[in-house]
Amino acid sequence: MALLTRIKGPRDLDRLSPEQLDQLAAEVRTFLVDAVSKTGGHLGPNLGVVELTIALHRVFDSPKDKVLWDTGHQSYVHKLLTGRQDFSKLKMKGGLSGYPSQAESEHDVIENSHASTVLGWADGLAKANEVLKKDDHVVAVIGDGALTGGMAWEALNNIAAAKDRPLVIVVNDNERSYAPTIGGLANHLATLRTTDGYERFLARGKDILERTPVVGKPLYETLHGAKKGLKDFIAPQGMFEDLGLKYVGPIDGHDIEALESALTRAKRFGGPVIVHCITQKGRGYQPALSDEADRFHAVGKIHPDTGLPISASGADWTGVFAEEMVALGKEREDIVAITAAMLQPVGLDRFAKAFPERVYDVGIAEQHGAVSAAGLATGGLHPVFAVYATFLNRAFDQVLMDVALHKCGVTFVLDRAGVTGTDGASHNGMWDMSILQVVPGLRLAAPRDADQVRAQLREAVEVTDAPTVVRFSKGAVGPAVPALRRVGGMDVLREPGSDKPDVLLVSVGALAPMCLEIADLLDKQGISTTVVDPRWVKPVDEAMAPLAERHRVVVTVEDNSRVGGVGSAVAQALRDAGVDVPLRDFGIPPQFLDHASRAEVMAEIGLTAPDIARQVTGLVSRLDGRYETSAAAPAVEPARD
Ligand SMILES: Cc1ncc(C[n+]2csc(CCOP(=O)(O)OP(=O)(O)O)c2C)c(N)n1
Ligand SMILES: CC(=O)[C@@H](O)[C@H](O)COP(=O)(O)O
Ligand SMILES: [Mg+2]
Repeated sequence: MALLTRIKGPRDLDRLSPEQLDQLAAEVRTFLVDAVSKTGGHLGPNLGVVELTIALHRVFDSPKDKVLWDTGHQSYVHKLLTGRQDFSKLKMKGGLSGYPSQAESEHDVIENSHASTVLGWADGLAKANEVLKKDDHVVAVIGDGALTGGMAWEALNNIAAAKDRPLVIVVNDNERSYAPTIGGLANHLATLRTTDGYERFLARGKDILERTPVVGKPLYETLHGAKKGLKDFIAPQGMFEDLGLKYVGPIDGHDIEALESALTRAKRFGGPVIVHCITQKGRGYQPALSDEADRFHAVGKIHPDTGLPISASGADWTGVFAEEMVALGKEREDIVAITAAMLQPVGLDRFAKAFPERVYDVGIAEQHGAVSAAGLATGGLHPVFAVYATFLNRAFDQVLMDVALHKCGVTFVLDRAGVTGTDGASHNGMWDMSILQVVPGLRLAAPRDADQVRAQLREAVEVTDAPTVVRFSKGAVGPAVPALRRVGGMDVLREPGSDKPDVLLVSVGALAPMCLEIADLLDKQGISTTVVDPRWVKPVDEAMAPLAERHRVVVTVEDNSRVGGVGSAVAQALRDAGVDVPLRDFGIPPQFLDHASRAEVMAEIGLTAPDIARQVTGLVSRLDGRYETSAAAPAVEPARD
């Protein structure tokens, strides 16, 4: 790492020779494989942008110039070159974020890891530079996958309208999102890729000719004219140029000299310009290059030599869903599936293998996915749209005004619901049970274990006149939690052991094991608790109010924002029923949560059995007049395993 460790900031790159730059790229790749194999992370995407990032930071002057990353998962090299080389705690509490972070560096801008937003940011920053008469440059890096998102085209439409507003857009075209990028855009990028000869010639030729005295410039102009003619002859006018954007490319995204030449030209252009770079996800690391599924898009801890996982992952929520979807697909020919460029991560790969004609990858286009689902349902099918909970946020209006308003039988399966932790604030699935509360007719289920995933998915796909939602957590599925009896549509998980029970504990989804632990801790304080799992949390079950009336206090516990979540809905249902029982709702505070493990985040926000048991003890004690405040309540020791 002789060179890499000497890079404390982008300007340290300026003095490196071409040979040293190639050595630096090799050192960066060695570093990435060594570091990310230990922590897990987005190894493939970052191996693909080594030369591109080096060239960007040599041509542009960050942080005066803004280097922006779409999604941000490919910003590890950017971090290495901007003074952050301790990756030992990547994505861990107190360590580097897996995405840009303004708290980490002045070189970082966009922290949102939701795709397709970078061009909007760039448009705004470029306008600000124009109004403030600043000569700073704005360069936005967007992947071919992120370019399939509608927001990117809304931004391009605006950017193309301002012919004299400088803005450099780098399309990082590695032909993949996780899997190969789909759609007409991907096909168009492919046609542009096939006419690379003249661009490389131009990129090299211009520099050589510019250094040639006297004849150089006129000769270049002649060649440039020839290139233009050649390009029109070889390749149809690209859509970017049809939009009015200057297009430079395609450029070999692993040739630093060619990249610098193209970026320098783009920087001087004085208007919006696209630099189309061809890169290879997983470049330089054979285990990633051999991985046809997703080129090591996001890996856990792996053996650096083989790329094989260090620990086998057990049964997870996604796998349970994946298996049940295949079973459902066999039973019902009307069931089709939708993914937004995440077929394997959301567990639809097995369904796709069994029913290739009944699965649709819409690209990173959740809004389109939801509207297309309304069309599919109206056309007589039952679509199951599997998507990470946090990514459905952007399709809220489509769920509301296309699916629900038209009473379409569409099932949304929300994976990674609740606190996910290590991917930072924008990846926690903490808003779905709040925003979806306001959708008329929508029914929302939160299964507590594998059996309930199967059961509630089956109940969901039976609903033909409204949207249904089944939401579950990330990772290993919890232990089976049997029901003792059913009350209305709700499962009683624990009886209070008293005919005048103190607490009705409403346990939402995967938090059932924790809620049973809370009840045990309360038991030790002489507080009797009924634990109930509503299963379908929207609408609130009609049996909730009469059940609550038989208790002294109601407690709700959910892995969702406290604001407008299940607790709020239950409180409203009790008020509407005239049931005057105090209710205390526990959930995620309305904050953006820093990256850490799920357990660390849950502890930080007090969503643990001891924390909740202590507060409920205080609440009940106040009802008994024994303690003035919950702070006076006795400490509650966590249950010993
Ligand atoms: C709105 C949204 N949907 C889905 C994702 C999940 N996701 C993260 S990276 C990625 C693929 C991005 O592909 P591309 O933009 O080509 O970048 P690459 O990984 O190829 O560098 C996806 C689908 C996301 N971050 N945001
Ligand atoms: C950047 C992005 O959105 C995805 O790659 C995400 O990081 C994957 O998350 P999981 O690891 O939970 O599948
Ligand atoms: Mg890509």
